[in-house]
Amino acid sequence: MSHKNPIIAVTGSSGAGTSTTTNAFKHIFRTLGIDAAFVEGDCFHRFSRPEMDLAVRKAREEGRHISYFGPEANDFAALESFFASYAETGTGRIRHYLHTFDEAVPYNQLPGTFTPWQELRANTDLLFYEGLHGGAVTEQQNVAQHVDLLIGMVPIVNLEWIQKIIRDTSERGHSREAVQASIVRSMEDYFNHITPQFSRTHINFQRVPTVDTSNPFSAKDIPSLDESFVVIRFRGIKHVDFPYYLKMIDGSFMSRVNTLVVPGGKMGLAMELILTPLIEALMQKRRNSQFLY
Ligand SMILES: Nc1ncnc2c1ncn2[C@@H]1O[C@H](COP(=O)(O)OP(=O)(O)OP(=O)(O)O)[C@@H](O)[C@H]1O
Ligand SMILES: O=C(CO)[C@H](O)[C@H](O)COP(=O)(O)O
Repeated sequence: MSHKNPIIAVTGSSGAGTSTTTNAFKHIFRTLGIDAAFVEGDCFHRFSRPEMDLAVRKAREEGRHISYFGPEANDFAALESFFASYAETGTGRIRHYLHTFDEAVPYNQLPGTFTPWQELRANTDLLFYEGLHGGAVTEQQNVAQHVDLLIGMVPIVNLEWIQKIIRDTSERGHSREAVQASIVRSMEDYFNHITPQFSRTHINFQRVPTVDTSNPFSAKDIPSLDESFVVIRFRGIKHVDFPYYLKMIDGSFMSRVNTLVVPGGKMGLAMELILTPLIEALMQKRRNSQFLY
């Protein structure tokens, strides 16, 4: 953790909605006049799409599975040292993984490839990471230790699968069978490297649909925000102003002493009300630390 160069990470599985919720953060940064550097976790994948296809086939022949959730397909050491570098110096190197033709065409590249590594812009106020492993910890690496504010984005698993299947088939050119196979293949890494992160987060936002999602593999559309509640769980944050949130967010209630539930349509408002003061506090610590150095 660094008061000088704070890091905010939104962590979640593929299709959880980390990219979608980045917009809420962008809005808060704009309101507070914060110049944030953005990094997508996918840039720390080890393989391009053709290389990953090959690695998956090879692992299968050896009777193993590899998936985007685990350390074989992602360079946790590079992610950890990137966070350490940003925390220490406010700099580091990033690249982009280009998922779709729309993303790839401006770079004159193919989908499923990486852009070249490039230096982050200098003099940003904070780093905002969005991806799979912002709270990862293994025997060798500890990514989570560098993060000042760690947010989990966690739909219940049926909804997560619906979001992934519909997004990957409609936007990323994968077949339904291929997405289902990748969900199955990822399960062990999901248990070992994705879910444990949500016990290290400061806040989890868990979307729970109020429509039937019992067969996610036959779903035709993603339940909307108005067809959901969001369960918001706080950990290790002092002085959470629950009475204020309950007053400001129509239809909200508390289900446990550390858990607020809001109607799905109020998720954006809830994120702004909850996260704005926490981000302001990070900025205040940054200003204080600048006097010390
Ligand atoms: N709150 C939401 N309400 C409705 N749809 C949502 C919501 N959050 C995400 N989605 C939809 O779910 C799909 C996956 O979301 P998104 O692309 O943000 O996931 P992600 O976590 O960034 O995935 P990846 O890490 O694979 O890029 C998208 O189609 C998105 O529109
Ligand atoms: O979302 C993912 C991980 O977060 C993708 O599965 C990963 O980035 C690979 O992408 P693609 O399947 O488009 O090659």
